[in-house]
Amino acid sequence: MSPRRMSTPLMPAFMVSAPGKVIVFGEHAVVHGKTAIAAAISLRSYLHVSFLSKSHRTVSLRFPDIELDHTWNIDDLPWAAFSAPPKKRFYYDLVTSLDPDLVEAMQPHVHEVSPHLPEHARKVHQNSAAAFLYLFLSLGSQKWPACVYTLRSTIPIGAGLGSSASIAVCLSVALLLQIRALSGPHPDQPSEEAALQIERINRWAFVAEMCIHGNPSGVDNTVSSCGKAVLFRRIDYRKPPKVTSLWQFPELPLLLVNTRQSRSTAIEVAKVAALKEDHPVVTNLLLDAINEVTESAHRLIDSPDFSKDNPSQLKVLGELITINHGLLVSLGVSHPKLERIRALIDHAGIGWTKLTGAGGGGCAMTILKPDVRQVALMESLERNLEAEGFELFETTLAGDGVGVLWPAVLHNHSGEEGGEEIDQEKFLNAQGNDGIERLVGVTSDVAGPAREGWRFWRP
Ligand SMILES: Nc1ncnc2c1ncn2[C@@H]1O[C@H](COP(=O)(O)OP(=O)(O)OP(=O)(O)O)[C@@H](O)[C@H]1O
Ligand SMILES: C[C@@](O)(CCO)CC(=O)[O-]
Repeated sequence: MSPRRMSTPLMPAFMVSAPGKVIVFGEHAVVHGKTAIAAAISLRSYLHVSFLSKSHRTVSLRFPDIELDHTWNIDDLPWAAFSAPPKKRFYYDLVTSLDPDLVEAMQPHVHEVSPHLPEHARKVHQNSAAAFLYLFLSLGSQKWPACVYTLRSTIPIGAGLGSSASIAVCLSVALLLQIRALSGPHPDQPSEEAALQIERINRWAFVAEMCIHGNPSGVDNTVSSCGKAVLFRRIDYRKPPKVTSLWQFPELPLLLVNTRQSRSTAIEVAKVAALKEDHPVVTNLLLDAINEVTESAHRLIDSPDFSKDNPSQLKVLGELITINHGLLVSLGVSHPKLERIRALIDHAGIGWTKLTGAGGGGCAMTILKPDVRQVALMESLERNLEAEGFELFETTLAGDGVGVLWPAVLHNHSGEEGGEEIDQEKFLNAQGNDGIERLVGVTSDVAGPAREGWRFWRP
């Protein structure tokens, strides 16, 4: 197969979007080859791609959530060594590890990003820049048109809700669309073709995740690409993971509480690896136990008579959530703030709680008991949680995966003929999460149907 033709400059702006996620069962164990269940949430990242005239030779990242604004000269980037075999990578390749030579060649261009910021902020900027550059240099070429990538997200960063995976998916789909390596999405697309497109996006999103996390399992980018919920297992990192879509996943009411304690997924994953090194037998038993919890939950959800409205079945699911959290505590990835949230929620007796994602801070998720979904009790709990500085999110589980808005025009009742063109400034000026949702959100309200214009690959 030959490399794809570049898109022409000055094409209209377009947008892509991908959801965040919760890991319902199996985080950390999944890094060690065990099974996990993850579901997409309604919080999402949105990436706007706009084109500059032919006289420009630059590519810019405008990521205001992290205050990153950086421009590279396309011709200064290290194309030569990676544009021809054996180093050239194609959109259809399965890349399962980073090429150390490319990582090294990128370094000067990553290090020029925000060099004067304190270390933590610099790392956040440089991680995002590295994820972009790796994909750009792998999929693009020196003939790339000058463009600006503007990203905004409603997903809190470093909270265990897959913010990095959702931006990895956005970058992957945007670049693959630009090299015309994707067909669709269109409504009558055959299921297998849609699945193939999602897999292609997911493979490159995994590469971007590797640039941010080092050793990700791939579960976050997989559920962000596919949407809904997935059963995920990756035993051999040289092969694609085993992914089963869980269409029957129950739409349970979910309470998400953010500790606002920032942490890095890479560090939490490394903690578990160190524990396994120091205590191999015990750690493996804990990881196996988590696997058994996940498999039990899957058997329960998958059984033909399962109903989220059956209190005894919901109780079993809830107990598995509680056990999973206990095992994560034993792995050393909880945090006093997560334990405080759990204590407050347990005291109110409203549901079953576990940390979700990497832990060490981030978010706790609670599946609510059916008999206590009372407004007064919930309001008092919410007040207590907020009084201690925690942040609450209402989210809908199991929404759409990666989406495309091409061109970036929406029918927003703006009165503009043919729809409202979403330009970079409008997108940057949208106020807060609500403003982003109102301007470009994939659903007309959070739980509503997909807004006209946005298209999704739906296998
Ligand atoms: N809105 C955003 N804008 C730019 N970069 C982002 C954004 N959100 C996430 N990132 C990138 O992803 C990194 C966060 O990854 P991290 O794994 O620590 O958090 P997370 O993905 O939210 O959590 P988890 O992996 O546990 O679900 C940031 O350091 C940054 O590089
Ligand atoms: C902690 C972890 O299992 C989930 C992070 O959301 C890491 C991973 O799977 O890459």
